[in-house]
Amino acid sequence: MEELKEKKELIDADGIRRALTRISHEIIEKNEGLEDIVVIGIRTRGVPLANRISNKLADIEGEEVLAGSLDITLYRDDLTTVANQPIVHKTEIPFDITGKKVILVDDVLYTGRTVRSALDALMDLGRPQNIQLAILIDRGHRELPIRADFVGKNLPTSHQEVIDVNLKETDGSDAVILKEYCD
Ligand SMILES: O=P(O)(O)OC[C@H]1O[C@H](OP(=O)(O)OP(=O)(O)O)[C@H](O)[C@@H]1O
Ligand SMILES: O=c1cc[nH]c(=O)[nH]1
Repeated sequence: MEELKEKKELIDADGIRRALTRISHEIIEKNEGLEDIVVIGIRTRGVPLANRISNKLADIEGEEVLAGSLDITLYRDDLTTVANQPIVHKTEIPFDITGKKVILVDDVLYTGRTVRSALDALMDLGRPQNIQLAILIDRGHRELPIRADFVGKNLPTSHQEVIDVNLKETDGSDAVILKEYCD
């Protein structure tokens, strides 16, 4: 039977902090400020990352940035195979995204299917001016024509490997761990 084994820690807490700081500066630079910017995280770990980025943006520019969270469960392309009764968490976006520049945030970009679902979910909520994608780790292997606008780190991986992002808010501490399926 295949077992998922930890290989090594690739990024520590300081590395994650620095990557998010750089992404925040890049967001401000690309958008020439924060006008109309809102930040929305994909559950699960995109949400704390979106909150951290919105706080950093606010610290850097001295203005409040709205943040929300998106649950994509009902938009998954494998919904019929995941469970008879999928667990649907809450989408909490207490503002109108129409006309906004949405920074969509997630921890890992792999096939691109989660982001595809998130784009559908967002479009059902309003008509943003644009959507920009911020990802902590891009591990490659895209199955859809999706790319990130802001990337913390590109980590080329094999299909047998798994990238586990641990965050204080969800896992007790910050780290990016490489794991591998072994026989
Ligand atoms: O590009 P993809 O192939 O879609 O993979 C990336 C997604 O996979 C993980 O989520 P997961 O489905 O494990 O849910 P979780 O975040 O709630 O753990 C990760 O957090 C990304 O959202
Ligand atoms: O390696 C992977 C692939 C998808 N999602 C993750 O969180 N890690």
